[in-house]
Amino acid sequence: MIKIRELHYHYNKHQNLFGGLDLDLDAGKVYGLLGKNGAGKSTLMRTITGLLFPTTGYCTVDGLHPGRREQRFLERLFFIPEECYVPALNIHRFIEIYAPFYPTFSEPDLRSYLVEFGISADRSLNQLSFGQRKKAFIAFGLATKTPLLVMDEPTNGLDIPSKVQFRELMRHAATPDQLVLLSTHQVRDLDELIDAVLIMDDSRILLKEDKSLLVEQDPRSNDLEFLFNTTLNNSKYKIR
Ligand SMILES: Nc1ncnc2c1ncn2[C@@H]1O[C@H](COP(=O)(O)OP(=O)(O)OP(=O)(O)O)[C@@H](O)[C@H]1O
Repeated sequence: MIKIRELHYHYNKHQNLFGGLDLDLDAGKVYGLLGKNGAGKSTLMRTITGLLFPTTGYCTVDGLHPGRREQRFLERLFFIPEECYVPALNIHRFIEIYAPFYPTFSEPDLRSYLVEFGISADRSLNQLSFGQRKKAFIAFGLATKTPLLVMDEPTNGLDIPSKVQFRELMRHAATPDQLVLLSTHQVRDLDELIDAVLIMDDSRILLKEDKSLLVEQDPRSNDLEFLFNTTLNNSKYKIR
């Protein structure tokens, strides 16, 4: 579904990120993108979602170039950034305005996710706390059922019960052919959800592998913190 070839991205003349990255990500999987601060996770996600344009090389999603921001692409993507900037609208009004952009959107599902997170649709989005906004956005994003769902640090700012609810919702809400790409530093929050692991360092992919295969090779890989540290320490893994 996602195809990246020879990708370079320059924020400025001193920052040459990705070094000609090639990467393929398949539909029907939840990818966990792990990396230290500054590894390039957000830049990669912003390239995939069309918020940044490759300096050279390309990225396509189902053959569409995100940077062109065609309707066919935009209705297939929902991006939940780490910090959600929200309009001064209550959630009912937000749904009226934004749901029509997503042909696969399910309002009953959104209402049930909001109930699950304990957020009233009467509330104005800009009067919610950081974590409540995030939950409202996550609920909306899951309800869009877009083929591509990208989340930057989804559990950051969520309280402990909400993290549990998030995992539960993800288990039920993610559709079988959906590609979910999520970045996290809080691997223990998400390790049960992740089907495949992407580990980045210095804007390179050190590891891309299905978790089940990694666990088969070494049961300790079930612990993503262990896998992350091992990968960074010996960088023996190569992208396939
Ligand atoms: N707006 C910018 N201008 C210049 N350099 C930037 C900009 N944004 C990010 N960078 C640089 O690009 C590199 C990758 O940053 P990026 O935000 O993609 O990392 P990250 O893995 O998401 O980090 P974190 O885990 O801290 O969110 C870093 O070296 C960072 O300093």
